[in-house]
Amino acid sequence: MLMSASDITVINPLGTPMRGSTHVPGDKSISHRAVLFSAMAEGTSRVSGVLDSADVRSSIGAVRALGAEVSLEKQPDGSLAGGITGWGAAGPSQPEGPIDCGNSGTTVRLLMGILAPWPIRATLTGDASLQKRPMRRITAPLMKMGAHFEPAGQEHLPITVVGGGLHPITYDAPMASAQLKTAVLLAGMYANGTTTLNEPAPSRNHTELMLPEYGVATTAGERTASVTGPAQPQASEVLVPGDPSSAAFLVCAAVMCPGSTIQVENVSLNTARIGFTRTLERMGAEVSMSRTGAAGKEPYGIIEACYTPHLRGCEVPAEKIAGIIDEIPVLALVAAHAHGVTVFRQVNELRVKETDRLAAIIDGLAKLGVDAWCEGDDLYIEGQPDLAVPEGLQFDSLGDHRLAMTWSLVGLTGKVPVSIKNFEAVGVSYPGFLTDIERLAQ
Ligand SMILES: O=C(O)C1=C[C@@H](OP(=O)(O)O)[C@@H](O)[C@H](O)C1
Ligand SMILES: C=C(OP(=O)(O)O)C(=O)O
Repeated sequence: MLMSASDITVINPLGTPMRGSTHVPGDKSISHRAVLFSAMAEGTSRVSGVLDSADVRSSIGAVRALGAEVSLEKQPDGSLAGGITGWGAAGPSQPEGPIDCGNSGTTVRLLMGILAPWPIRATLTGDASLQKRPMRRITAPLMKMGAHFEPAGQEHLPITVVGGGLHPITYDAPMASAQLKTAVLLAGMYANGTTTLNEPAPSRNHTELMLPEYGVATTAGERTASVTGPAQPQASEVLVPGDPSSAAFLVCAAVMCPGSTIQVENVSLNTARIGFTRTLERMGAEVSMSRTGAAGKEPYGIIEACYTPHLRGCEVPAEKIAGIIDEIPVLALVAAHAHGVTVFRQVNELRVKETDRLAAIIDGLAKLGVDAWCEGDDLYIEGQPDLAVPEGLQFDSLGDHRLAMTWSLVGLTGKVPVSIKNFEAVGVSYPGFLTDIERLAQ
């Protein structure tokens, strides 16, 4: 189904309905945390189900450079499993050179919080995309805690963390960001007293759920989380469930692809992550979930989705956006097939992801002849229930994995092929995406 010429990949229609069950690789957010928290811990943690993707490899490379011993092996299902021996109470070692965080915002932002308490100098950098993403949102609260960065107050990488003794803070975050919340809590573990982070809307809560598994107590409410230091994490055992953000591409494909019914198994059903199923339900799509177990405090189970011929537009309020932040590109494509207008309120955070996803959604939908526009920070999409995809369309992933998968669904679930520039970006979060979706259509 795939032909490549230079950096252009042709994506052909699946041609048959999607049917049956599949798994998706490990959750990216939980995998990063399993690697990073195990690196901070005293002793050897056992981790399994870890996502093998470029972003998680950035976290693995970073903790190795800082003195953790990582011996993870590829498993038959494609995941990584094994031991991670942390630097523990001795702290990270002085890295020999700059730490390259690649394309991964989670890696660099969590590392800033992890490194801030320790007496080392560590320069953090990343690829061209990561060097454009805002970092002051992380360094500002850490500086209030007493951390130092060089150049001080700089927005973009490379930035050098110059660690030192920290004191606790209570911080009202200007945006709902789990990366910001986590960076502050991780630094707070090494400050004497209670550090609290309040957020304007709930963001994903993996840090609050996972730290107690490493013996570090957290208190958490809907929009607040606290940790009391000093608190040294101890080795733990982590099983990473499947990634709902990856599952969302299969689920949305099934909703758009005539005759399809699929089940995605062993997916995290953390309520902070499955907001996209609620958005799809509000569009009239047939999606259901059933819990089958829990990995630590993270519930997992099955998501089932069916083709839905009559979708309708819906409105997603601002406080729900953090819960679907990585799924908005693919939800926007579903909305393009719905009757009526869909509105996503206050989606300005999309402008500072791997690319400006807001601009990319509007440009990509325009190629399909679908009207999408911004009013302030709200995104509007006027759906077309009988959307006919023109022949010969070419999309550009702009190096963004979520955009590569979103635009590939135009070809996969439609009647004509599309070509995608830089499709390989899928390797950032879901390297086996194309194989998995094609297997469901055999
Ligand atoms: O904490 C995390 O694991 C993540 C938080 C979100 O970013 P923000 O914190 O910038 O919203 C999300 O977009 C990213 O994919 C992963
Ligand atoms: C925004 C994302 O990741 P990160 O911020 O870690 O680069 C993403 O995976 O969509």
